[in-house]
Formats: sequence, C-alpha cells, structure tokens
Amino acid sequence: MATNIGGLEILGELTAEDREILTEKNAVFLAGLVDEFAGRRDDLLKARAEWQSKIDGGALPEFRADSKSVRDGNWRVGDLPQDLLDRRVEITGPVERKMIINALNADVKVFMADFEDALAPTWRNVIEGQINLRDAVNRTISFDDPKSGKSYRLNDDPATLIARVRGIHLDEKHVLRNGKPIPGCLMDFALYFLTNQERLRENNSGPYFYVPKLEHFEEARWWNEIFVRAQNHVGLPVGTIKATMLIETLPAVFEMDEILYELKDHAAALNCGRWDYIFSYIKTLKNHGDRMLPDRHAVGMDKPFLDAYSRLLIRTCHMRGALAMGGMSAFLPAKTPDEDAANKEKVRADKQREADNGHDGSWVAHPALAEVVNKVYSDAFEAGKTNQLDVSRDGDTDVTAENLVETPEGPFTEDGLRNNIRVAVQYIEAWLGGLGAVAIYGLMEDAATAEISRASIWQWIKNGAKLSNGETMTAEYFRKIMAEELEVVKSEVGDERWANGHFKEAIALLDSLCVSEKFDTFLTLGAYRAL
Ligand SMILES: CC(=O)SCCNC(=O)CCNC(=O)[C@H](O)C(C)(C)COP(=O)(O)OP(=O)(O)OC[C@H]1O[C@@H](n2cnc3c(N)ncnc32)[C@H](O)[C@@H]1OP(=O)(O)O
Ligand SMILES: O=CC(=O)O
Ligand SMILES: [Mg+2]
Repeated sequence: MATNIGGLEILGELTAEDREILTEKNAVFLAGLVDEFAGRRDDLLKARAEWQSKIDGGALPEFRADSKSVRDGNWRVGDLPQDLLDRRVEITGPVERKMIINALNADVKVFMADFEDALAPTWRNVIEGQINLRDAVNRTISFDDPKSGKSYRLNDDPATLIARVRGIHLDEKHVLRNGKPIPGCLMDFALYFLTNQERLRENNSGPYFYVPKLEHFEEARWWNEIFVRAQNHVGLPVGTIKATMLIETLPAVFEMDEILYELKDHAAALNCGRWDYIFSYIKTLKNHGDRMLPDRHAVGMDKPFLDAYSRLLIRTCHMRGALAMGGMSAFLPAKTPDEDAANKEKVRADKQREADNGHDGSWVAHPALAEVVNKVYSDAFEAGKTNQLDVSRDGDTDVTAENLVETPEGPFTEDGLRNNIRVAVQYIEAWLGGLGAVAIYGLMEDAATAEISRASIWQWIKNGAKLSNGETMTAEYFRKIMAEELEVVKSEVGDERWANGHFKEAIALLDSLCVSEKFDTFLTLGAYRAL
C-alpha cells in the first residue's frame, strides 16, 4: 500500500526508522526538486540520444565549437575546503553498514559512499544506505555481526565522507510524484543533503558529492542549479556543496573545461572513472567497426587512448585549481602470499603511472590496498605538499581529439569472450540478488566493469569481430560458447546456489543485452525492472 509523505507517493515498505529519513520536511524538499528538475532531466537524456545518433551515423566526437570561449577563458574553480585538499587515497564501497564503518576507519583520506556502480538499488539498499550514512555522519554508527560475533565502531578520526549519487538515467521506482517515478539521483542527493548538511558542517566538513556518468556540460549546469537551489533552501552560501565529477564517458572527456566551468563554485575535482569510460568508449563507438575494443584484460591504462584521457584530465583540472583524481585498479588482495604480492604489485604499478602523470590521489577497492597507494602518492608529492596541483608537466598540452579515440591494440580471443560471459552472468546474478559489488576471479566487479563485458560481446557480434581462433563472432557462436560457459559457472557455484540464485533471469538478460539489434544504453535499466 502506498504512503503519502510531503507530496510523494512511497510504494516501498516503510519502517519506523525509514520514516526518520523520509520525513515530511525531507519529502517536501525532494518533491520540490522533482517538480523543478525532473522534466529537464528527461530533456538531457533526449539530448544524449541525439548526440549519439550522429556518432552512430559515422561522426567522431570532437571538442565543441560553441564552448570554445570557455576552454580558452581564464577562470578557476572556487577555493577547496581543507578536508578536500589531501585526497591521496580514497576508498570506495556500497552504503552497507559494516562496509561504511570499515571504510571510514581505513587508512585513507576519503570514503566515497556509493549509491551507484557498487550498489544494486533495491528499495532496502537505498533507504538503509541513507540511515547508515546519517549514523556515520552523527558518529553513532555501529554494527554487531551476528555471524562472526565481531563488533564494529567508528575510530576517533574517520575519513572524509563523499556520497556518490545515482546517474541521471536511473529512476527510483518506489517513489512517485504525480504518478511518475522520480529520478533516483535526486532522491540520493536530497535525502543525504538535507539530513546531514548541518552535522557535516559541525564536523568541520561539508555536504560533498561525487557526480557520476556525466556526458555533456548541460548536465553539469543542471546539477549546479540543483546545488544552488538546495543551498538557498537552507540558507547556505553558494559553494558550500563541493562536488567531484566523474569523467567516465567519452563525450564528457571533450567537455571537461565546460563541466568544471558550469560547476565552478561547487567543483572540487574531476575523477578518471576508467571502467565506465572504457564502457563508454565501446558504447559511443559501437558502430565504428575500426574502433573495436579487444579483450577486456588487454585494455590497461597504458593504452594510448587511456593515457591521453588521464593526462588531459589532469592538465584541465590543474589549470582550473581542481584536483585530478585517479581511478580504480580492479585487483583485490588474494588469499595466498604470492598471489597477494603479485596483485599488490599490479596495483602499485598502476598507481605509479597515475602519480607520474600528475594525479592527486586515487581509489582503492579494499582497505588492504590503502598502504600501497598511500606510499606511491606520498612519495610522488613534493615535500610539504598534499597534492600535485602546482606541478606543471610539459607535453600535456598536445592531447588531440584523435588521441582520445585512438583504437587500442590487442587480441580478440575466445578466452576473452568466455571470460566476459562468465563475469557478466555472475555479476548480473549478484546484482539481481541485491549485491552491487562482488569479487569474481580475484577482481573487483561492479556495474561499470560488467558493462564492459556485455558491451564488448555486443560490439564483437555487431561488427563481426575475427577471433584469433579463426571464428567470426555471430549471435549463434556467442550462444554456443555461452551454453558451455554456463556449465562452467554452474560447476563453480554449485547446484544449490545455481538453483536458488537469480541465474535464470541473469542469463535471459545477458542474452538479450548481447544479441538485440539495438544497444541497451545501461544494463542496469533492464536489470532494475527485474529488481
Ligand atoms: C568502477 C567503480 O565505480 S569502482 C568503485 C565502486 N566499486 C566499489 O566500491 C567496490 C568496493 N569493494 C568492495 O565492495 C569489496 O572489496 C568487494 C565486494 C569487491 C570484496 O569484498 P569482500 O568479499 O568482503 O572482501 P574481503 O572478504 O577480502 O573483505 C575483508 C574485510 O575488508 C572489508 N572490506 C572489503 N572491501 C571494503 C571496502 N571497499 N570498504 C570497506 N571495507 C571493505 C570487508 O568488509 C571485510 O571486513 P571484515 O573483516 O570486518 O569482515
Ligand atoms: O566509477 C568509476 C568507474 O571506473 O566507472
Ligand atoms: Mg563508474
């Protein structure tokens, strides 16, 4: 039965604790944001599709002529608050209670609390995520694990908290305004902001956000207006909110100056969200048979198109006074000492590349990786510095549009296909069961990494990729290999898990994502309908 609060119709179950988050006051604020901004959100999504149709027709992305004056202009973002000047290591994770405590206690500067790539947005996950963050901000959060008997409490000096809201493409179907689902990102933003902004400021911090999956600068303008509206609502000066924008789509890399400019009072940093970026490279150029992505594991940050992206992002940020954050290495700590050392070395080398390029800090997926990343960045900084804002690097002025779309070289293999199938099906299955981040074959997998796997298969089929075993990719070949790989997964997870999990739905979704004529823009859209 629906509950009406502050003009919103709530279809999700509401406990007494949920009502402490979905208060009348919070709901009225959220409903107001929806009235003012949801229609324009729909227009922004249409504009994405129109831009994409030109690329599908054969054009390549370019720097925009209508915003050249912004790129050429002399301007900087507003001053950064003290607790966002040192971001050498940021841990990320879904907004689960135990995870939040472990992340805030880790030896890191920032915890990025995720409603996005790492969270399957079930109603319980999103609403409990808000409860957990409120308790974290109030420093009352605790967790007693009934399974392990372990108790979790916050340390005295927790990391700075940044909340990552959902992308603009996802609705929250459990909350309606005038009979229509509301944009999920507005819910995440409004509830976190209004519940916590006062206490965050008392803690000498502030309402800080990560904004994901931007494609064009008009979306940054939309967010800026939302921030201004929110600050006015509670009487805060413009610029109190600080946002870090993920540059994780191919269109956005051509509009980084413009994105920072639109948000210049609120911008703290840009971040190289490499996994979605690689996914977006495939998605954007999906019809360009000469720009197909090879095996996923062959595409590292050393590929010229990714190196150009990292260097251009750093140069753009530093010219404008914003920090340039690196991304996530997917390697996780391993069980055996040798494997663990090898994985940590891979993370170290990846972070070294970033720090040498000029990044100011980076992400870790796991607390046991914080030490490695801390050392790389601490060694990279000049004495007394907490970032590389003032370090100029010659040669980074020459990144061209062609560098950014350069086709990565690498193999197209049957093993690569098999791995993509196994990873995608297991990730989608986990997501449908409410888990948005999982370790699969020793790697961190989340919505962004899984998108690469399924999009690659689609692109290989669409463009008839020639595999190194002599086969040509077709829907029939994919289905043959998929049938074999499903047997492998079944034997790996065991009959019981196979029968009781969400494999049937996951397999159907993966099949449709890979063989449908039209490319689905996000796997989470179809998966959310089934959630
Ligand atoms: C593309 C992108 O957007 S990247 C950013 C989004 N992705 C993410 O944030 C993923 C973050 N990482 C994770 O979610 C997790 O590390 C996983 C799911 C990959 C693996 O988690 P687990 O299987 O629990 O790992 P593991 O068993 O080694 O964990 C050991 C301990 O570390 C904790 N831990 C692991 N990862 C994290 C994390 N990111 N934050 C806080 N604590 C963590 C676990 O809670 C566990 O704690 P405990 O000993 O008190 O029980
Ligand atoms: O959000 C980060 C990414 O790599 O995607
Ligand atoms: Mg991402």
